[in-house]
Amino acid sequence: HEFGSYGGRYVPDELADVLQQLADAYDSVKDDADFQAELQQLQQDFAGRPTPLYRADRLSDEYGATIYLKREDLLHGGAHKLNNCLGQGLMAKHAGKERLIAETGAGQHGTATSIVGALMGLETVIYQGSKDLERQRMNAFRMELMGAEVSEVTQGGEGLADAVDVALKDLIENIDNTHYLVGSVVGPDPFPRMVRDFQSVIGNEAREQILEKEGRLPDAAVACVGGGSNAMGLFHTFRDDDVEFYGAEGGGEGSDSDRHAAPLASGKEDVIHGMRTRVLDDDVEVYSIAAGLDYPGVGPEHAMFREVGRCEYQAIVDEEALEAFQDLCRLEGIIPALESSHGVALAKKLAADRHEDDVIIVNLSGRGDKDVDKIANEYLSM
Ligand SMILES: CC/C=C(/N=C/c1c(COP(=O)(O)O)cnc(C)c1O)C(=O)O
Repeated sequence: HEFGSYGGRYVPDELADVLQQLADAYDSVKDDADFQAELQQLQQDFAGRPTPLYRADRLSDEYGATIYLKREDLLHGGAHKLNNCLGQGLMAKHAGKERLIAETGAGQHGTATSIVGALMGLETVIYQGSKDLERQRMNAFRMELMGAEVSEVTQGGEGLADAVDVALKDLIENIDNTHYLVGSVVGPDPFPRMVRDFQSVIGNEAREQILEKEGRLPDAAVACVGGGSNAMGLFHTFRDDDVEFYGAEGGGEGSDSDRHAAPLASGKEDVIHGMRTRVLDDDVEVYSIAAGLDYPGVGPEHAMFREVGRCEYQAIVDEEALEAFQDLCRLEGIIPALESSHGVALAKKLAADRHEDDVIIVNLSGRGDKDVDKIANEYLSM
């Protein structure tokens, strides 16, 4: 396995061949100058890269450290998800696939997959649990406006994990003309390493930007962790440097409660969705206020980072995320996604114990447009 005892490819025989083909294709595009040039042109002219690395002065004064936000909320579509979708979409197109399928929870990955489907002329079907379809309704409209079919998943817990199960079944049935565009650093090999690499544009830019602005590397890098792709995208470039990593999981009602989504802070080792990784304990119901964190597993590379102590993972509960959400709105005029708010909340906790000149980069993985209706009506009773 690439990630110690984690990762691997635990799939039925029908998928083994297509995954090996995908791994071979990925290994060749990694060094294909034409592919990389085509991807970079889309990143710049279509997605709007590079995204800013913004020094949040009022947030820094309030929190007590020097906080930079990596602005993936400004990427086309409103979240980091498009970085991965452009890469996998190009691969699917070059492989002659006619159809894209994907899972979605927050609807950001579904939106990004739909954007790429429209851009590249590929039929697109997005699987989304009923619960998430309801709480991220705006994104369902965006997907349909771009020509995608949003297929409601009513089995199991009607959540993200159930959407993955249905998407995997679709892939097996439509293996010849369909690419399953996995939305995070999860699933069987090659997805965890391929998605990490497509997201590593985030960290590569942040490294250049922080050296230009501060003349040195950051003391810490912080990101929320659902499947773990925006975090690995920021961390990867710094993995051999003296930069501390912190991952904020969806703590839901508390990692010691029976309703959370923090398998790294409080879980066990198991196989799920084709990968050996960490999952929630059996008596825990998967839950987070943030639909994009509401997943019972996590990327295998994070399970390894936790095991070797390369990253510290903390469960951020709903209330902490809502506090940070409001801080950013009022101190910086930036409305973050509920998922990203977990990363800001973790930075708040870290900054309180650090020197004001300590430099912390927080990955602002997405914008909160999808969440404002529910937050205003249900959580803040505005
Ligand atoms: C692939 C399922 C996850 C979704 N979103 C996850 C998400 C996440 C968590 O996903 P990762 O970066 O992969 O941990 C963070 N920030 C935003 C804005 C997100 O939307 C989605 O369906 O949109």
